[in-house]
Amino acid sequence: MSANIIDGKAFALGLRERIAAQVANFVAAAGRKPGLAVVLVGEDPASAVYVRSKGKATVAAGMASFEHRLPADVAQDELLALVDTLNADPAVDGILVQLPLPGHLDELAVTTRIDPDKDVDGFHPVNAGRLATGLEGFVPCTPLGCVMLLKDQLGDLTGLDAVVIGRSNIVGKPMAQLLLKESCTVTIAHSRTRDLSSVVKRADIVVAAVGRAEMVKGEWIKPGATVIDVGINRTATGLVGDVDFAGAASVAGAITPVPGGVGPMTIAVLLRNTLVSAGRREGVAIDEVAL
Ligand SMILES: Nc1nc(=O)c2c([nH]1)NC[C@@H]1CN(c3ccc(C(=O)N[C@@H](CCC(=O)O)C(=O)O)cc3)C=[N+]21
Repeated sequence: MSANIIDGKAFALGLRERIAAQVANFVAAAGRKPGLAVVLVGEDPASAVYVRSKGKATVAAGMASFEHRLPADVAQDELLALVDTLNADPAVDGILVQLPLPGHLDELAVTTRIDPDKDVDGFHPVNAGRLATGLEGFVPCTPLGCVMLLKDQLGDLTGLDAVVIGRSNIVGKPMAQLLLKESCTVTIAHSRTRDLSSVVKRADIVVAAVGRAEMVKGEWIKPGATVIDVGINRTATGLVGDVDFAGAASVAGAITPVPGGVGPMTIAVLLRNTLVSAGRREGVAIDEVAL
């Protein structure tokens, strides 16, 4: 058996086209573009690449992109003051502070300073609480993109056994909440899980978000399962995910590649969240079902 390779790049491009169409409607109704502000602290080359591609995708969708670059040694107060300015700016619908921040800065203090209603990353504890309790808010981009790929692949997810490997606040925990909302039976596995291979073997859906290159082996996968690989690990041989792709692809029903799987979805969903924010702030209806 050979798995269907889930083309996240193509799906993300389609989503970006649907977003662009609704951005045009928003501009006609509100008389301004949706605006996304991205803050980059320091000069980490990988972060700079992500920030550049976010800015390009934002403009390509017809939105306004505001980039703010601060030196690596910026004081915490100065960064918080910039967040305050963006919170108060009516042209800004979404604020993203690129993580990780340099060690002297308090990520939680920065994340919680962002207005929850402009928090298009969905990292604010208010948005985590809204997701957990079923209230309207913002959902982190990567897990939401994963669910979109899963529903496109499988249709209704009701009753499926889903195993999420990883318990981070930005992927593992919100991923589990979203799968629960889709009526999956959800298990969260992590570094202290006993007999991980047996836990994974039960799963119809495996989401790997551990940050360890190729740690999920092909023999762990139930034949026909759907495998979503959130990992992006830079190795000597290039970019690899958290899943042994060749091994897993020989048993899975479907699998996301790295690159070209989950990564492009993260940026597309960021644009989606920014459009949704703009619609809420201006009272302009956004057809979220069509996105
Ligand atoms: N506040 C905040 N929000 C984020 O969403 C956020 C962040 N900080 N810090 C860094 C991570 C990482 N991230 C990615 C986005 C796109 C790709 C992506 O498009 N990847 C492509 C290309 C990969 C490559 O060639 O490097 C792919 O997987 O095909 C990957 C990773 C967003 N992040």
